[in-house]
Amino acid sequence: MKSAIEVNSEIGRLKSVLLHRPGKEIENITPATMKRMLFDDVPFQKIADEEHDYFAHLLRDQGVETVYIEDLLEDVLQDDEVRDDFLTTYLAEHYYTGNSAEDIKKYFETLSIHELVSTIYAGLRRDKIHFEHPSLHEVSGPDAETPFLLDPLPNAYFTRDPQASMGSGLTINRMTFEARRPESLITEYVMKYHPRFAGKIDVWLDRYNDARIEGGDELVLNDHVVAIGCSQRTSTRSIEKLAHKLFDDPDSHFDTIVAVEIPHNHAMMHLDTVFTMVNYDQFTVFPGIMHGGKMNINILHPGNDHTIKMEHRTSLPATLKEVLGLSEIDLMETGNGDPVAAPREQWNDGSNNLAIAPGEVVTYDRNYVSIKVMREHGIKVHEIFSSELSRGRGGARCMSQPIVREPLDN
Ligand SMILES: NC(=O)NCCC[C@H](N)C(=O)O
Repeated sequence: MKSAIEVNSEIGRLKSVLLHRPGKEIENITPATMKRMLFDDVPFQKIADEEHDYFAHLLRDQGVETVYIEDLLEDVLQDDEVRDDFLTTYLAEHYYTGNSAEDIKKYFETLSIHELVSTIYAGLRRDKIHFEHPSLHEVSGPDAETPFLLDPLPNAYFTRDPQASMGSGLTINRMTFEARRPESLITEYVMKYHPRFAGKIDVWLDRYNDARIEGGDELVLNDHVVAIGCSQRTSTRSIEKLAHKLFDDPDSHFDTIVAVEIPHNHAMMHLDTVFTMVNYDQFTVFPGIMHGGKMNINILHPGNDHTIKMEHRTSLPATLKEVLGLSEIDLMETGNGDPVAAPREQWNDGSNNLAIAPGEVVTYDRNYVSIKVMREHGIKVHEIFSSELSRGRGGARCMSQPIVREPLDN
């Protein structure tokens, strides 16, 4: 039987994608909580929604099915038992158990399922809940600077990160920062209980382990090669765990993992903020990660008796040619490699392109230097508006989780 997830490249024609339309959560950030919420500014929701709708519309115009994860969550939370189980876990992960969890649940039961899902994204304010037997934790909330008992999920429109589609399955990710952890709980419940996915996908990694990994670091280069960033958000331990799973599981056809070390900082938090594949042999890259050919790259292959063989490399272009069997590749530099335009456009996700077909991408309009370079190299570029969406430090690839891509010709 065909899987409900089929993603065997970064560039095969996109057929179906998971999105999340930014809700109230992106305005439930204050200067005091911004850093913890992983934002650099407070977006204006009205414009962010218009920009996001334009993005989604453009995808639909290109024949892509846009599936909103919040709608899938609403579907699965209709079931009383699933809803109770989800809320118990969600609250326990915020350290609300026993009476305090019951008090919050009591409030949740007064909401429609639609309102409940909006509240899970937007966050729950303290003044909504009356605790019968208040404890210190309950009256304190996640941090003294916020009026929320349950934090908002402002990063949820970056649907790329809480999970990553790979072949016939996905990794459901343990996120690095608490601000993003509930996002992959939502994925878990959708994948486990929604009829579209339940029992029809492979789960390569779940979120209940000590290994941190995020989808922005997971790039499916072709049907047997995956590139993974060793980054602020993805640990080497998780890459090894994933390698064992992909190399051992008979449902997986992946036999090569390219682990690429990148700087560990907020501007470059994932591999896809500095590197994306946009055609069979074309890539965009932020020149700042190349270190004059002295990078730290390791290629992992299956060894004997369930072991892993590892080979060290230092050049990104040479490694890409080797693992993809190409004689030439075209690396297009963000901001044309200019010392001002390159870091400026990288900051605004000029390297973060979403391929919707080989040689055809969606990207933020503000990165006009990078766009010009791509067009000069024959890439078809669809521009989307980016005044507010870009404030969250993610671009078109970050805002989309492919579920189905057409297989490539070769
Ligand atoms: N794949 C990506 O690079 N996603 C962007 C995530 C941005 C978000 N503010 C975060 O720090 O997690």
